[in-house]
Amino acid sequence: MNASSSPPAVELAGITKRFPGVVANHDIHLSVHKGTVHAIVGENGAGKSTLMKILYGMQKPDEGTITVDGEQVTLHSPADAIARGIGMVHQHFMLADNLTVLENTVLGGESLYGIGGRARDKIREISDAYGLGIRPDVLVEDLGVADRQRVEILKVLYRGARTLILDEPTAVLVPQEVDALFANLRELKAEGLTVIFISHKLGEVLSVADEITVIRRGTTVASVSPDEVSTKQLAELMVGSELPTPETRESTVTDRPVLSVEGLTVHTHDAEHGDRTVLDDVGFTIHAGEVLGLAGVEGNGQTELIEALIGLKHADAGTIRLGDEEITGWATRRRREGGIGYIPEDRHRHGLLLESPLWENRILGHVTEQPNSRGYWLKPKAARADTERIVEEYDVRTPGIEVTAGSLSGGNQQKLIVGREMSHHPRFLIAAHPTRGVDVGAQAQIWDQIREARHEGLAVLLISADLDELIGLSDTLRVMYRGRLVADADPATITPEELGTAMTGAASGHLEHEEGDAATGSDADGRPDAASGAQNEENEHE
Ligand SMILES: Nc1ncnc2c1ncn2[C@@H]1O[C@H](COP(=O)(O)OP(=O)(O)OP(=O)(O)O)[C@@H](O)[C@H]1O
Repeated sequence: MNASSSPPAVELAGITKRFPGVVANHDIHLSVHKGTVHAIVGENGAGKSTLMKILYGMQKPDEGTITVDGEQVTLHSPADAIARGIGMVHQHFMLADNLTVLENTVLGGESLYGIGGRARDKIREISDAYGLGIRPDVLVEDLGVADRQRVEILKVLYRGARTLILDEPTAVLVPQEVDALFANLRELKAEGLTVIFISHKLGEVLSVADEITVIRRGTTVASVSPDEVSTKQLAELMVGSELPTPETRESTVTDRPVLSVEGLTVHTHDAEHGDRTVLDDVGFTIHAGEVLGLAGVEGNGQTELIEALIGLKHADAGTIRLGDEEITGWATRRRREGGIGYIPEDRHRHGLLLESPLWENRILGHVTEQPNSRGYWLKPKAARADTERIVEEYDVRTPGIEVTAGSLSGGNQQKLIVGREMSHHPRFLIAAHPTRGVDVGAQAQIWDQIREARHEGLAVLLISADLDELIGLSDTLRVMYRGRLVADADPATITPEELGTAMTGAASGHLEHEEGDAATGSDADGRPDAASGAQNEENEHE
């Protein structure tokens, strides 16, 4: 499969990149063979994104060379990289919802006028060649997450990419969608294309990669083939030491309600869709010591539920109670002060001030609850000291607390937010994708922190696209579909595949684990499985 006689698709030699106080990449060597899937793994802050940004022309290396198809190149911009056949699919999709696939694909490239027919044919051709199943004239807003990702891949292929860089492509996909994506990657490979992908999900890496490069603290420490290593060995190569064994599950659920929601209904109105009910008669209770996990394909009301709970969205009907108090009409600040912690879905928009130093981010959203605070006066000294503590305790990799939050790697930004929210010992924690982009070691640590806080009575609403996390951390599981809670499941018995199927609206009521096979079915009113791009590909996972 390795086209060993031809030059590597991409070769990086002696790449070094420094930022103030940090050597993000130090003498990195990476050779990616044509027609292979090459995974890059490493702890948060190891330097993976920096390396990929260098390869995509977004950043200039201080030292080192880049060779593409045997020719040494200098990449000044992504346009240069694209001209050399290197494309990148970012983790956050960059699609205009109100435009069609065709319009999104040609956007920023050639003019739409006069080439519509040609572009349309080319999209169909690419889609057929790689089994993407994307039609040119559908609106992006009508597509589920997995299809949007395929549109991003298609866009990159349309621009002539022969090497595709995918940044954590499976973070937002349910298991069936991951299988479908991997089938697409295999098609690309079969056609001689090359895929480089960054991932923290080591099981997936082993199932799809031909070669794996491990980066630790800015340097390449190993290049291994998947049949040489287990996920545990891979994690240990990343970390450089043995991993701790995770805490075993132990129920801490009490009968003391902390958060009670009844009949919660939220309508939205916008010019495009008119009136819509985005949360429909939602009710649940979370007790002290309980983690309630909410499964759902993105866009089924989870965001609106979080916003209604934290006070960013007005409830049109229903009540929210925190302990003995009804908080439905309370402003966000009052809810925060009342003991609600919030790990937001979008850490850049709602979690951090990217231009501000870490210690200012420490008090973001908690000005009245600063360490040693009285009122609204900033207490920089106490905030700085407490930020040092969080950096230490949560292993936030940073040259110091004066650097901006925006300069931290994604996983380290997440650790800072989790540390900040847990520091206030909330009664109720809204945890949206708490370990998104976080490496395996840090994930285990965050899980332990949440489990430990449960012992002290913390109630948690956990929303996560990572079904292993939902199943592993939750005491109770509910499934959200089209703004309603449609099903519940026992995390001790349900499988990720069964949960993934229920999330597409294919099951309701109490989900029973079926021995040997994943639950299947169709929507109550016979609708096709529109929310996912799941295909019945052979499951090659272990
Ligand atoms: N623009 C920047 N300015 C300053 N420091 C930066 C910048 N970009 C990255 N760094 C630093 O370089 C190091 C490597 O970061 P990078 O984002 O490459 O890590 P990563 O391996 O992709 O991590 P993650 O898994 O968390 O995404 C980190 O210490 C980070 O703080």
